[in-house]
Order: sequence, then C-alpha cells, then structure tokens
Amino acid sequence: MKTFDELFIELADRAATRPEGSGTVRELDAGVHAIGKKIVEEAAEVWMAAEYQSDDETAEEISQLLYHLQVLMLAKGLSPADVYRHL
Ligand SMILES: N=c1c2ncn([C@@H]3O[C@H](COP(=O)(O)OP(=O)(O)OP(=O)(O)O)[C@@H](O)[C@H]3O)c2ncn1[C@@H]1O[C@H](COP(=O)(O)O)[C@@H](O)[C@H]1O
Repeated sequence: MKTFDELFIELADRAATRPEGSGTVRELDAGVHAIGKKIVEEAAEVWMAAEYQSDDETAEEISQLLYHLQVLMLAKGLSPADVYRHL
C-alpha cells in the first residue's frame, strides 16, 4: 500500500532512471496524447464501477485513474504541489 505522494516519488524515479520493463516509462514515451486517452478510459471505468460494481472494484479503478494522472503530471513536469495549491 502507498500514498499518492509515495507513488509520485516512485514514478519520478522511474522517469529518471528508466528501468527496463517499466510501464511508466513506456507510457511516458507514448506521450501526452496517449496518456490523455488512457485517463479518459480509466475515468469511464471509474464511473461504470461506481454504478455497477463493488466498492472495492471502484476503489481499484480510482487507483488506476490516479496512477495515470500522475504519469501525465510527470509528462508535463508538474509536481503534486502544483496541483495541491489549487485544492
Ligand atoms: N499503480 C500502478 C498502476 N495502476 C494502473 N497501472 C497501469 O494501468 C493499466 C490499467 O489496467 P487496465 O486493466 O484498466 O488496463 P488495460 O487496458 O488492461 O491495460 P493496458 O492494455 O492499457 O496495459 C495496467 O495495465 C497498468 O499498466 C499501473 N501501473 C503501475 N502502477 C504502479 O506504478 C509503479 C511503477 O510501475 P512500473 O513503471 O511499471 O515499474 C509500481 O509501484 C506499480 O505498482
């Protein structure tokens, strides 16, 4: 289990060190357009899970959406602090 901030640190390290087999590196290389499409897809899965699936499945879909949002943040050079200041 990890927090939003802990995951972001892990993903930033993946982006910096580019380890073999990292899905994050693969997604970053695909670019902002591809990451954006993934976010829309995951958001739809969150919506469908919330309406038709269990709370646990909904939580899992939300975690995947948060992951892809973080990948987009990295692709754009945004930090959690850049986001938090709007909350
Ligand atoms: N938390 C996540 C995470 N959430 C979602 N995903 C990705 O998002 C996809 C979402 O799953 P779906 O079943 O909805 O998607 P899918 O359409 O079947 O998958 P794809 O065909 O798009 O791969 C998964 O296949 C993963 O590629 C994640 N990939 C990685 N992480 C964590 O990120 C960290 C770094 O991962 P790597 O860069 O792969 O080392 C690790 O701690 C991982 O646990």
